[in-house]
Amino acid sequence: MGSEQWAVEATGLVKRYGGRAVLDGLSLRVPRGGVHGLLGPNGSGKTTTIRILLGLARATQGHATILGHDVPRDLPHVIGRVGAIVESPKFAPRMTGRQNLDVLAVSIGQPRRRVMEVLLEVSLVADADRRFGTYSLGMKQRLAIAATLLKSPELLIFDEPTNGLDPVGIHEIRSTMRGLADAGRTVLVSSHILSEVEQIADSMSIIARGRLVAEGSMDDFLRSGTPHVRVVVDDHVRAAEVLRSAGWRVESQDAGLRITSRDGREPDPACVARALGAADLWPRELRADRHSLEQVFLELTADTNLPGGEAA
Ligand SMILES: Nc1ncnc2c1ncn2[C@@H]1O[C@H](COP(=O)(O)OP(=O)(O)OP(=O)(O)O)[C@@H](O)[C@H]1O
Repeated sequence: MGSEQWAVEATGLVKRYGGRAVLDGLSLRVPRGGVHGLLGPNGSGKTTTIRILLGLARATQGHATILGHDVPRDLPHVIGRVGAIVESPKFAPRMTGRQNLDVLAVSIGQPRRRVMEVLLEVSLVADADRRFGTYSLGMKQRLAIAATLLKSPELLIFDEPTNGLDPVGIHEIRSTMRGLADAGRTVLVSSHILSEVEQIADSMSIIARGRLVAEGSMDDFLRSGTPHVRVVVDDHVRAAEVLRSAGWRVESQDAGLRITSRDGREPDPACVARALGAADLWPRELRADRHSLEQVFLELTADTNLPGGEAA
């Protein structure tokens, strides 16, 4: 049995299809509780990883545990504590949302009273007696989430659950996932869209080309950017001279200047403004900024888009 500290722990996962490694030594650690984003560009191996964790595919090499149990060896002991959506689940379009879940509850030996409880958790009670076929895509996906909750799982694994949804549907799924985590469950959600993960995740693993390239809490990721001040003035050449002689590091950036301090600390925008004003250089734009998370993500995953960049 593996460590109970992590909801999911994988080390050195390799998955080869033919001669090609789609997972190339991937490691993954999902803390217990909260939402953990598995973020990576299309084709980086997110679905393959999730399929391995759920016993739907077998790793060529490596080791994984779910809630402290080896997979696939001990999956039968733990799968009852896990709910997952990997492919779109099938529901009967002519039956209501509630009837679909009733059938499912009976088939997996859960009491029918669970149906209303899970409909409540995904805010579908008001629409419980409408036919599934009339549901919006967001509602269909929330019913799928409700179905995974029937067994009261501790760990939920959702593979790109907002794919194909409109902004309203995306918002519904996001708040549903947040609510599940706030109620004490662990949610592992994959996405290729940074903003999706950024808005709900407490921690995140970034993967590219079948490998982990970064992991940590969302706060750590957000803090990881380099703090700088961006300035736009009419005379960039003189402004750069003035600011350099005042001790800052200055680079040109997007029709402006990017100012960082030499000791890595956040430059004070008021001091920058004062130095420029004293030299009669009045900024048209001045703002404190950080490297955005998007830049960090693009840099970490950049080489995945190179021609011939696929792992051999
Ligand atoms: N059964 C299979 N046989 C051969 N190649 C496969 C198979 N399943 C996945 N692949 C390949 O493995 C790579 C990783 O696929 P995977 O679906 O895991 O990526 P992903 O990160 O989930 O991508 P997406 O965001 O597009 O869903 C892709 O290049 C895919 O074509």
